[in-house]
Amino acid sequence: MSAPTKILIYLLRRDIRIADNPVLNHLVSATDHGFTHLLPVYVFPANQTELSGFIRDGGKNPYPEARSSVGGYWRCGPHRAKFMAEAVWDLKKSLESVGSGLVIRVGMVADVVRSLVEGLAEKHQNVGGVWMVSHEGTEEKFDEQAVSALCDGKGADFKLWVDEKYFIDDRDVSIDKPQDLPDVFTTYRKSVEPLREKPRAVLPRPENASLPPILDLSVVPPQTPPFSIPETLEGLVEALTGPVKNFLPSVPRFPKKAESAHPFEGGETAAHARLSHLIKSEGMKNYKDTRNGLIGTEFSTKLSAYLAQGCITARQIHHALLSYEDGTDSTFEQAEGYGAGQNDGTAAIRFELLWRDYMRLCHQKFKHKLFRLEGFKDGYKDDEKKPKWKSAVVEQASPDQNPGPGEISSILQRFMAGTTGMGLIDASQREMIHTGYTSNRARQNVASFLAKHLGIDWRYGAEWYEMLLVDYDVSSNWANWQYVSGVGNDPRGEMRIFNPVKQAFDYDKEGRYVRAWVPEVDKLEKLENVFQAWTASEDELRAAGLEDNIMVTDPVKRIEFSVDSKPRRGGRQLTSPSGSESKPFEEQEGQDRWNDRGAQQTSDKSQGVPSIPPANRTSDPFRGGPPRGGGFGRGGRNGHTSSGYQGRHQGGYYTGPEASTRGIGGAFRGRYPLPAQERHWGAPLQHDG
Ligand SMILES: Cc1cc2nc3c(=O)[nH]c(=O)nc-3n(C[C@H](O)[C@H](O)[C@H](O)COP(=O)(O)OP(=O)(O)OC[C@H]3O[C@@H](n4cnc5c(N)ncnc54)[C@H](O)[C@@H]3O)c2cc1C
Repeated sequence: MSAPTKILIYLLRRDIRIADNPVLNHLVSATDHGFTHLLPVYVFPANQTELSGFIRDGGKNPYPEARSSVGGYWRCGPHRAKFMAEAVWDLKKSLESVGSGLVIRVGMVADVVRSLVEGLAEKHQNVGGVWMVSHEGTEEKFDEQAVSALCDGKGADFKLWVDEKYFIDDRDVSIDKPQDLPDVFTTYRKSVEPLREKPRAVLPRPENASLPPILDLSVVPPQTPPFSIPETLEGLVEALTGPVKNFLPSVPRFPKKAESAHPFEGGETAAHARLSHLIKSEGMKNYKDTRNGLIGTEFSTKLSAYLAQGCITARQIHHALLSYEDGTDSTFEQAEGYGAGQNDGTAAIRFELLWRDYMRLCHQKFKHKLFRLEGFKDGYKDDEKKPKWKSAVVEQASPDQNPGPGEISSILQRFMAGTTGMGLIDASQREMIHTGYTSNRARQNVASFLAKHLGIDWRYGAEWYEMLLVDYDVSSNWANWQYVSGVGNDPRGEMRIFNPVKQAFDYDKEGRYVRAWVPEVDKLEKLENVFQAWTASEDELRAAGLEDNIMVTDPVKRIEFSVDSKPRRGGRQLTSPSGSESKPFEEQEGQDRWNDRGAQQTSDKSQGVPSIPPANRTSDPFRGGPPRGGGFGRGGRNGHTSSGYQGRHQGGYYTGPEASTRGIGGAFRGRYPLPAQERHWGAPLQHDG
């Protein structure tokens, strides 16, 4: 009879790497862990990734569709799904290269663990422990509790490891508990400087055959039906992306002049190749000067998606920078600044990585409040000041909401599809549709536009980003949306508004970015017209074939903007829903959050005119008219039967049928049980990491 097994299941989540991995490192270095075998498992979770593409032979999906709570969008769109498939496949190859392996499964995490533990027991294989790395996402916490309870019932040890993919390790931060986190980033930053001295050492990659042996995969229970796991990367990509590809009624063609700023593959291998390239090409050294760019692969690091999935850790980035700064890695010796210590670029990268840490610490501090419409704030002293967000859902809209939910639904469709008529916003939204990426500069403008110019429930935007971003990360996404929407940790809150026209003049100086992603406006000569097509003369519009384009005939927002001190007044004034002419809407320049970076401030300057927070607007930016229908199809909970796109798109952008299956404001909340403390404000929102 063979010796009894004591198997360790290591559930990987957002730690998709083998180097600098505390769990694997412990298994290599500890002599007393007592496990006879290791079974690394990665689960594509049913609540965060749509699993219908894994179903074979007409089976029925036992899980609800993986859709968001407010807008009913897919939780994980095609870009991140592909990136994750590549990352997981790379992990599998890496584990195999050191004599181990990876089992890929789909389902709710605890369901998968149960099926493995029980199936192995039937084959007289004993699971002695289940380990995973902790994560602050509400859903991840729920998974941790469910797996822990399951282990209790099965007599297996459960262990949660510290998530070590951050810049400063949780055990070394300047605060004792999350509640002590300062509400202003600068205060926190000062408490942990100098940043270059803070990160812990990285952990080595396991050597070949140094891990406990992998369990004979023939005894591992197969994937529970009706799902089956593809045997190739291509199959995995197709299973994950197939069901979520058509997230718009008609996904537009990739514009001829545009190119992806994020053509990168997922995975630990690709992450390190990118890091090495950034140092060798001096991208890191020049980072401070280029990070506000909009076009191409080189304007910022593009390491965010790797960091989000844990393909690379922040401290690995820091240590690679150290080896370049200290001149200890000859592969970097050709790069300018080699051996010359920290420079402006490398210091700025560390600064950004600390922002990422801070957003996560905010998540630890504020927990479910990250997903609340009113944000981190606990109650407003003066009810008058409480922003009245506009909603596409009848039940959530205030009775006097103007425009009504139907019109907001229409505006949301155009915001998401990039046909608002505001060039910078439309370019960014279309870039994200096509590539899963858009720059930080563009993200700030997009979020500010939705929340502060349009006054629409910012969570629609956050969920849209969740679906489309290749680098979606629960803390970074939701905390940044709150920050820009004025309900998070921005000390200037509602007062900071980005003027997307001025921002376009400042950061898209020749209009290349907007022209590339919004090809309809390419023929317009003047930049002011490219950035807001409605400002062009009738002759210019006719020559460009734009006279009937909805971005011209019905822009969702018009911003008066002066070029060379000459006020630009549109032929069309804003018209309130009642039909009265509105006053020009004064904008305060959107200084970005880096204003509170002390010595590292950027040169953004306020135009010094007062902003108008959503609640206090006197001039409504929307045009009137009856509701034009609901969301992408069903209209969700907004009481409308949608006819999809009803605007005119003669600009040639949308050509396909006007139908889809889901509505903005769809009722997809409350699908999975939550820990009691998370059931907080009526219908809880559940979000992942
Ligand atoms: C509305 C909005 C939503 C966002 N959603 C996400 C998200 O889901 N995931 C995400 O990783 N970032 C998010 N960001 C932050 C930032 O835009 C991206 O991290 C950055 O654009 C990614 O590109 P990069 O890797 O080239 O960044 P770089 O400029 O090269 O920065 C280096 C790294 O620092 C971190 N970082 C930089 N800026 C921020 C920031 N503001 N907050 C947190 N971390 C930061 C990222 O990990 C990034 O990879 C969001 C920002 C806004 C305004």
